[in-house]
Amino acid sequence: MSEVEAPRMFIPKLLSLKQCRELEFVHKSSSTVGYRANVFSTTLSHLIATNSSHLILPFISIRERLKEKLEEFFKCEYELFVEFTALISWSKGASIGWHTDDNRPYLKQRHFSAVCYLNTHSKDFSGGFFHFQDGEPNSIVPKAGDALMYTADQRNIHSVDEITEGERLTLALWFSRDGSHDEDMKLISLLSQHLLHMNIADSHLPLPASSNMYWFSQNQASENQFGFNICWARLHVLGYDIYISHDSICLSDVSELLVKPVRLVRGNELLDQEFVNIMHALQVVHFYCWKGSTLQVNVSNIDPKVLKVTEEQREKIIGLNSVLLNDDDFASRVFYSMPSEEIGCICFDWSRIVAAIAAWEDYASKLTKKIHLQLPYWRQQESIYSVQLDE
Ligand SMILES: O=C(O)CCC(=O)C(=O)O
Ligand SMILES: [Fe+2]
Repeated sequence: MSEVEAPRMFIPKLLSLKQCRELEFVHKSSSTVGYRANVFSTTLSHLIATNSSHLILPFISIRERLKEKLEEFFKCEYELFVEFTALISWSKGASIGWHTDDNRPYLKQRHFSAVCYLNTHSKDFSGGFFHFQDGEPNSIVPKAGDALMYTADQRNIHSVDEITEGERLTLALWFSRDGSHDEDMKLISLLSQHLLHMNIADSHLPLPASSNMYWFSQNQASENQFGFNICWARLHVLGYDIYISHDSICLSDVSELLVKPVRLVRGNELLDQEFVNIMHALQVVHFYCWKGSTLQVNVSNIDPKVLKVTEEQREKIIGLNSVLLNDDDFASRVFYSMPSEEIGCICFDWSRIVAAIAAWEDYASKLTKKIHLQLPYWRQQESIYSVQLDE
């Protein structure tokens, strides 16, 4: 690489708001505990492991675009490999002090970093400014669509202020010149193992990973007594409860609860339609949040089967809540959304949820078909890229 004066680059509006919203949907319906307190992440390998391989497709063109921009700016065309890709959300209390991104022996292969902001300061969260210790730009106020790229070395010591409210969401990528750290090779191998054995018809139904990946406690001790299940909490902060009809559920076994069929509850109403598990319900609910106001359906033709919650069901719901969400306030603080006009205008309606179930199914199965078609090309090229296929 030739010497470039400024070891960093800021690109406003690199991503469209549509791309930001889609990645927000992916994260909020799939995230697991992150690498520090109050941080949550969604990695591509996690998506593959939870039978949601198709959800890596929205990342592909963005990864390519970021790599091109980096290579162009730092004059290292065809030299870089994506080393790691993750959606990362920062909740109230999260921050990171002065550091470089290659500051651990096991991170020395990281040569460049890219951060794309997927939501916006003041609107979605407060706090969370990014700062460089020296040089320009000095501080970045996160705004959905903007991207920041910098070398991972000592020239870019940086920090992020504590988040004081809401949830700050980013897409973070690291790049390496060392091909042995190519993320694509690992992902192609995982995808091959997963997709080749899958029946295409049901290969988009999510399957939760081990329960401790979804267990969040502030001191990260992972003791079930304190903290909450992330999937459950994300539904709860949106105003939903979950009902599991199975008679012989063992309440103390969280891993068993995660794979049981569930029904959605809101207030005193239960939608009489089964989801294969809690992640399926969560994906549909976040799909509804993403597309809710634009779902192209004639809602008046839909007649959702909604039942009144019985006393017995209510007791079960309370019992489940006490296991999976034993500290209600804690969950609400961690996943609190700042009031925004956009969210305010989606008024809840079971018909729209039913419409979202079908629209989600359609979205997921289209992506699944697409990834099955693309994988052979990726295997051949040993690289993940946007394959132009005739529709
Ligand atoms: O999210 C950001 O603005 C930067 C995050 C960061 O510095 C890191 O994850 O190493
Ligand atoms: Fe960093």
